[in-house]
Amino acid sequence: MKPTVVLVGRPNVGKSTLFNRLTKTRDALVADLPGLTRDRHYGHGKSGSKPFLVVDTGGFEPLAKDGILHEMARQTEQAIAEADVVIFVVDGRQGITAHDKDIANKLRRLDRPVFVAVNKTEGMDKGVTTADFHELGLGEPWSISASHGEGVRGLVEMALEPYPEPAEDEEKERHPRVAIVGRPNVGKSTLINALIGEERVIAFDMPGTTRDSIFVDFERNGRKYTLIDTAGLRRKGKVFEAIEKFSVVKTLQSIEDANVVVLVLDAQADISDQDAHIAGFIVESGRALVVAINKWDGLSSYERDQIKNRLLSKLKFLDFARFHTISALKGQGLGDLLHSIDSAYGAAMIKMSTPQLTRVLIDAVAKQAPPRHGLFRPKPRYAHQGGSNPPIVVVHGNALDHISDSYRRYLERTYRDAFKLQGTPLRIQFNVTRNPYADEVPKRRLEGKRSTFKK
Ligand SMILES: Nc1nc2c(ncn2[C@@H]2O[C@H](COP(=O)(O)OP(=O)(O)OP(=O)(O)O)[C@@H](O)[C@H]2O)c(=O)[nH]1
Ligand SMILES: Nc1nc2c(ncn2[C@@H]2O[C@H](COP(=O)(O)OP(=O)(O)OP(=O)(O)O)[C@@H](O)[C@H]2O)c(=O)[nH]1
Repeated sequence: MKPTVVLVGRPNVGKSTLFNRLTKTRDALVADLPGLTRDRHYGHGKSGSKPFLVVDTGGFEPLAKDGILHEMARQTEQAIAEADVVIFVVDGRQGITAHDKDIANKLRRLDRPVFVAVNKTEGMDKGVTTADFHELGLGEPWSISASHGEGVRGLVEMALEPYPEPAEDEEKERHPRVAIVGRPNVGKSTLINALIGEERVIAFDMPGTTRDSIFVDFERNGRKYTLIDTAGLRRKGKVFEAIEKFSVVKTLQSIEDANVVVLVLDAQADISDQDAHIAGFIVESGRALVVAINKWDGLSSYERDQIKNRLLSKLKFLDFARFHTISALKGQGLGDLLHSIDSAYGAAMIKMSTPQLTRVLIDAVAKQAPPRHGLFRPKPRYAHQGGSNPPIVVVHGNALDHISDSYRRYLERTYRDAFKLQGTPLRIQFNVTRNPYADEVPKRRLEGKRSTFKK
């Protein structure tokens, strides 16, 4: 399971700047889709080959008893309770403040590692800037500059040192690992119970993790599935006991652990921001997806039509997935749902050979060549598969950094149709290593133009 790094600190010390720096590599991979809601407080980072989750907290007011500040503090406490590592950001230019000391008092009582990041120290003497902050009693302070990227990599490497490199377990299992996610009260537990019912075979703690992530195997119609039971992902802290029933971190972790995610929506309630945020997390993760519109029982056909239209228009960015209407309570629609889980899993794990991918590419280019960009004419030549879950198609050729977004989408659609990839996102990457000959043509053309000016 991915470790979770939580950023805390008083306002204006640079938490958002640090968050952006930690998460930006992953961000670049995900296209902005119309309607997609991004939650800027949760993100994915990578340190070497180790992936991690980052949570930015709004602010920390340990003394506020009510109002918005209290609410923010409550959310921060929740995030800290779920943290594996806390990074406490302070302002190296301003020096230590009373507020910093309050936060430190609280953090010192935590039963997990806390790193003090002394920010905004670019161009300053490291020894001098950090000296002050030893007083916080949280170990050796780290001097960083979030905006210049100084010291950040080392800090994160240090913070994640106890966590193992991710295991290559892709090939081991031949059946889908499924996460059932959704906001509170949509019917997740009811669905889980309907699926595993009496067939609850084994529940075990995954070895090597500090948390109890519960994986439950079950069989339906002769097919095996492993369900990630998010209720098992709850953990108590010594200081911050109050863990909410719904947790974004828990949701993110179960999405990451899954091959296929079932997003459960409540047909009898409107789509909320929370639904849209969860949907956004799934798209960013690249996991395969099946949407289950639950509580379909007891609705008139007029209501059903209305709901379907509304959902489809609000969740357009999920159009790569199949939508199912179900009733978890009455056990209706579950067979079809499982069927879509199987096919989404198959699509996510597909193996596409280089000749197959290249043939599709060449046909696509013959039908519609990428538009010229200024002096550059992008020329895709061949493609290979760069990964699974989500499938990644890596396209090679010349001047591919000049391919437009709409042409990328054209290729995506073409590959999706050719390989019948329903239920999984598909990523197209362009290999942009420079070919020395690729620049030759534009250069000569430039010279040609210059000579006409001379006349
Ligand atoms: N000089 C310098 N300025 C920085 C650095 N990191 C952040 N800042 C600036 O500090 C200010 C606050 O940064 P934010 O990232 O918004 O701080 P925050 O802690 O998220 O603030 P809140 O959202 O209020 O909690 C901005 O003006 C940043 O440009 C840094 O490494 N060096
Ligand atoms: N009418 C109807 N009610 C349902 C259906 N599925 C669940 N419910 C009801 O919705 C309520 C919430 O169901 P839960 O399964 O506890 O929902 P949950 O998503 O697990 O909720 P949290 O544990 O709060 O995250 C319960 O009262 C269920 O009986 C359904 O298909 N139809």
